[in-house]
Parts: sequence; structure tokens; C-alpha cells
Amino acid sequence: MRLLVTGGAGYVGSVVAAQLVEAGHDVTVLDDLSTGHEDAVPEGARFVRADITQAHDALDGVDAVLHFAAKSLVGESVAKPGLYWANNLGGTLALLDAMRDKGVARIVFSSTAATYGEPERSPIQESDPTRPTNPYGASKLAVDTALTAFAQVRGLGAVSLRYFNVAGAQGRYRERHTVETHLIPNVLKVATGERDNVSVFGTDYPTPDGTCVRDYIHVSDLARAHLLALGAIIPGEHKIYNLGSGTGFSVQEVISVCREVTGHEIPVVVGERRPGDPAVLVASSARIQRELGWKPERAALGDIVSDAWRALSRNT
Ligand SMILES: NC(=O)c1ccc[n+]([C@@H]2O[C@H](COP(=O)([O-])OP(=O)(O)OC[C@H]3O[C@@H](n4cnc5c(N)ncnc54)[C@H](O)[C@@H]3O)[C@@H](O)[C@H]2O)c1
Ligand SMILES: O=c1ccn([C@@H]2O[C@H](COP(=O)(O)OP(=O)(O)O[C@H]3O[C@H](CO)[C@H](O)[C@H](O)[C@H]3O)[C@@H](O)[C@H]2O)c(=O)[nH]1
Repeated sequence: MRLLVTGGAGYVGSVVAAQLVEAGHDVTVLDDLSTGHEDAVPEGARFVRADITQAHDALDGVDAVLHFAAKSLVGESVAKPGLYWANNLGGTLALLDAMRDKGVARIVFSSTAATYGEPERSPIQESDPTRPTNPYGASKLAVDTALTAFAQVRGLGAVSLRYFNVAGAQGRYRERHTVETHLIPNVLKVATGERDNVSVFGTDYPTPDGTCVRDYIHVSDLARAHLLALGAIIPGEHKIYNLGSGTGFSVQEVISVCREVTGHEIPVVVGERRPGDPAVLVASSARIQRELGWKPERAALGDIVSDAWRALSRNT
């Protein structure tokens, strides 16, 4: 297929673009490089540096869009909600209009666990209430809502994948955000010497060891789900799937695994709770397993951390 990958110079988008090229698709990456890196665009993909509101030309002859481009820092979204609404919702609406103008009727969208907010039960199912607790999650939920409407009125075929905590690396493709908020890369930066210690945000949560529990999914497993989603798009339908490994690990458990993998003691500083962090976020991925036959292959936390560590130590 001829595919447009927005945000394909970023962490998740670059891994998916690499898998798409590998599978023989014709791939164009469109990215404004606001948080991405041009050298993350895989060999064999074309690169267009542009904002998602300027995608018209890049959509010529395209069969489907995989839409990763977004702002995705929860804290920044609280400080600058306008940026999140404009970029994530406004930008996506412009992209969807351009797709309609160019007759492109298929999209796979990066949604998030943040659309659920504080969950009522664990694991979270797609039918559970969506009550985002920050503008980032709200902007992503608004796109999901728009996709449902456009499927009904425009015949758009859409799949939203709600990622839980993405981690790990695929070969050279790794997480390298300039502002890094995610736990695993921050812990590993202590082992490379880039940081002196890692802060644990709260030890008084109602969890077995008092630290937050998350569902970490390997970026390669996540990427594979996009290729399955692409094949499952049905015009006029919007499908939503959670994507996690189905097992929760606490912050302390993650740090322990990072110590085992790196052989570094990784000093810890106990800090305050980070506002807006739910105690436990674990996905039920039963729907995508049942309907698309997806299965995580590198779900073990040791594998996820080892792959992230290998890629990081090769590049620092
Ligand atoms: N990483 C995670 O744990 C996680 C979890 C849930 C959802 N997501 C979603 O997955 C997607 C990818 O996340 P990521 O971690 O790879 O982030 P990232 O910041 O590495 O990648 C996003 C890419 O989009 C580009 N971009 C942003 N705004 C743009 C615009 N207006 N026009 C063109 N390009 C633009 C950036 O330059 C970057 O290359 C995002 O939509 C994010 O919300 C990520
Ligand atoms: O230096 C750090 C970084 C994180 N944490 C803790 O580690 C856990 C994981 O934090 P991350 O920042 O790695 O991930 P989040 O769970 O906050 O975020 C993920 O889930 C969100 C939904 O709530 C969004 O989908 C977001 O894009 C996705 O990365 C949280 O309990 C956080 O408080 C620390 O203790 N210290």
C-alpha cells in the first residue's frame, strides 16, 4: 500500500514506519520535527518536513494514513492546553479534511490510555468510561469522537489504538525525547551516567509496594498491531482497541529490573506524587487479540528493558 505516516520521525512512528517498509509498503513520513529526529526516518521511506495541517500534497495517491503526530506531554498539556487542542484536535481535523479532499478514506490513529482517566476497574476495557484528567487525554478523546462521527457521515474507515505505557526499542529505533518524562528511559539514563538518580513519584499509593502500577508494552509489539489494524479497516466503521501487555508492574519493580539488566545500583530519590497519576493502569487487550489475532511477543519486562538498554548504550 501507499502510506502516509505522520509523526514518523518520532519514537513510535519511526518503529512502525520501519516495519511498514520491511513489509514492502511504499512509505512517506510527514513530520515537523518538533519532537522528532530526521535520522529516525527509516531507510526506504520518503521524508516530508511539514505540519499536519499542510499534508495535501503528501496525500496524493495515498491509500491510508497512520497518524502519530501529536504533542504528548501530560504536564505540558496542563500548562498549555491551547497548544494541545490546536495541535492534536485542530491539526487532526485539518488532516481529516485534506484526506476527504484527496479521497483517502483509511486511518489508523494513536490514541492513549489517558482517554480513560482514573479507572473504575482493572484491567481497563474499551467499553469503560472515558473521563480524561488532563488536556492531552481530552484532546485525544476528542479525536476518537470525531473519527466515530466521520465514519458515520463520511464513510471513513478508522482504527484507534489506545496505547498504555510504550517502552523498549527496535534495533536502533529508541525513545529519545528532548524532554523525557517516561520512567524507563529516565531510569536508564542513571545507568549511563546522564542523571545522578531517579525520582520515584509517590510511595503512598494503594498498591502492593506503594508505587504506581503500569502496563508496559514493547514498541515492536505495539508497532505490529498497526500493521494488523491497517488490514482490518472497514469503510464506515471506527474500531477502538486497547494495547498493553496485560500485566502491571510497579515503579519499584521497573527500577529493580533496570538494576538487573544494567548492573548499575541506580540510586532513587523518593518524591511527591505527580499530579494526575492514577494508581493503577492496566489494559485488557482481549478485544484486539480476539478480533485481529494480535499477541505480544516481547511482553516480559526484562526483554523490554534489555532492548531499551541495548539501543541506548549503543547510541550514547
Ligand atoms: N509513547 C507513549 O508511551 C505513548 C502512549 C500513548 C499514546 N502515545 C501517542 O503515540 C504517538 C507517538 O508518540 P511518541 O512517543 O512517538 O511521541 P514523539 O514525540 O516521539 O513523536 C511524535 C512525532 O510527531 C511530530 N509532530 C508533532 N506535532 C506535529 C505536527 N503538528 N505536524 C507534524 N508533525 C508533528 C513530532 O515531531 C514527532 O516526531 C502520539 O500521538 C502519542 O500521543 C504515545
Ligand atoms: O521519573 C519518573 C517518571 C515516572 N515515574 C512514575 O512512573 C510511572 C510511569 O510514568 P510514565 O511517565 O513513564 O508514564 P505514564 O503512565 O504517566 O504515561 C503513559 O500513560 C499516560 C496515560 O495516563 C499517557 O498515555 C502517556 O502518553 C503514557 O506515556 C508513573 O507512575 C510515574 O509517576 C516516576 O516515578 N519517576
